[in-house]
Amino acid sequence: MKAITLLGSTGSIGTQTLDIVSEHPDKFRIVGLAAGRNVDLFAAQIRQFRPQIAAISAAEKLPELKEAIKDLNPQPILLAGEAGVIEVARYGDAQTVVTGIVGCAGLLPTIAAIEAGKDIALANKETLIAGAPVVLPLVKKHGVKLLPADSEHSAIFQCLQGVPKDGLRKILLTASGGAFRDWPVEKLAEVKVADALKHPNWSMGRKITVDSATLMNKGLEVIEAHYLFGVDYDNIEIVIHPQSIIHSLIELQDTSVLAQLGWPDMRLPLLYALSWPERIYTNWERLNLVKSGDLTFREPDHQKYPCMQLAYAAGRAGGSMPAVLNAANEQVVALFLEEKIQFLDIPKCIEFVCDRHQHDNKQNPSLDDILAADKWARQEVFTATEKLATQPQIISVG
Ligand SMILES: NC(=O)c1ccc[n+]([C@@H]2O[C@H](COP(=O)([O-])OP(=O)(O)OC[C@H]3O[C@@H](n4cnc5c(N)ncnc54)[C@H](OP(=O)(O)O)[C@@H]3O)[C@@H](O)[C@H]2O)c1
Ligand SMILES: C[C@](O)(CO)[C@H](O)COP(=O)(O)O
Ligand SMILES: [Mn+2]
Repeated sequence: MKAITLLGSTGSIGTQTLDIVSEHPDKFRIVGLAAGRNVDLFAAQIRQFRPQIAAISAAEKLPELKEAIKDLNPQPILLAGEAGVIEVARYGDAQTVVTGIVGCAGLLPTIAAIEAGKDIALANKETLIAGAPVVLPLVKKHGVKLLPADSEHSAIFQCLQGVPKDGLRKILLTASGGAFRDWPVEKLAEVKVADALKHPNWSMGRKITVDSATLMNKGLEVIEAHYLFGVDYDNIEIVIHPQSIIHSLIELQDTSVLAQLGWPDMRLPLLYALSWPERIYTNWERLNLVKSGDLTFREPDHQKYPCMQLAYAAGRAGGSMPAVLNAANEQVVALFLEEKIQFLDIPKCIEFVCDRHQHDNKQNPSLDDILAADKWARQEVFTATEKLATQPQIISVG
């Protein structure tokens, strides 16, 4: 039985992971849980899965959480704040930590888990995009596994099983095209938050759903693939595949192409990150290619979606630039979700911030360098929004 700690248990990734644990109580058990601020759901999860340790990031919610589970016996170790989440990440005999926290908030807990010798089922892509210069050496030093849970990177990982190291030529990342894939570009000026949250194929958290709509999610995934699989940016391509049935493909040196297919259901990549190298029987709906209909493909539109090229440029720049891109994106998406900026301002602000980091980009950054770059980028977004308000021509993307 595999012992698991789950970070971000109350979110989309977290609840789907707990669905898997519920379905396979003979295969998985929960050691620790961590959440942000959803006390009611978190209390219910603690009651159901009885972790040894639990932490809620929002410290002010701890009294409410204690009250909600005061009848449990035995009581879990209950902690709060970022330090509490980090303690959960490193705690006990968990073999695998599932990283379902959204954003770079997942970086320090993930590092703690790695340093405690735990394998990582990586859903939180921001951790790797921002922190790879520190995370990857730690993974190697501590001899832990970094198992992709993101659907595309799971597909690539699945296709790579049995492929010799020098056998891989290209990675083909599929993209649904997001909420506006069928909107004319001139209509993007009218986008509302509710429009951006209507993903055509997947049900996910708010931030990643907006990232799918800007195609920044795919840009981030290009960087994620580079770090996970060591492939040059010139050999990572994006293809729009509206049906999200093919979850990505690899092209081999002999031109053979391998793909992984399935319904758009995150439980499958999550399950494989937990069961690898084994395969576990499920009674989930099997793929029916006749029922799934036509599988179509088209080129990505880089004029309509500049975020992809911003991500390629940041990835190629390396150093602390991916951390700056990621933090700027997290900040502008938060402002967009608060209706403080427009959808089309998102790439403009990100480009402004990345341009301002070029001369300060630190190669081989330390953890402190990455955290400083993250903090600086979030602040610099506000400089960008001020420029947008007063001198919109200053910022032009594409
Ligand atoms: N959703 C997907 O299908 C999917 C697919 C691939 C990759 N991912 C990646 O997985 C990660 C999570 O995505 P999601 O869609 O599950 O997001 P989500 O639904 O917004 O859930 C985020 C989770 O993180 C928790 N959280 C937020 N800030 C925290 C903090 N400072 N400390 C501890 N916990 C915190 C939230 O807690 P509360 O809700 O209690 O506040 C929630 O449990 C992201 O990095 C995303 O890119 C998601
Ligand atoms: C589910 C998913 O893996 C989240 O990263 C997928 O990538 C989302 O779809 P899209 O292709 O980015 O729109
Ligand atoms: Mn993905």
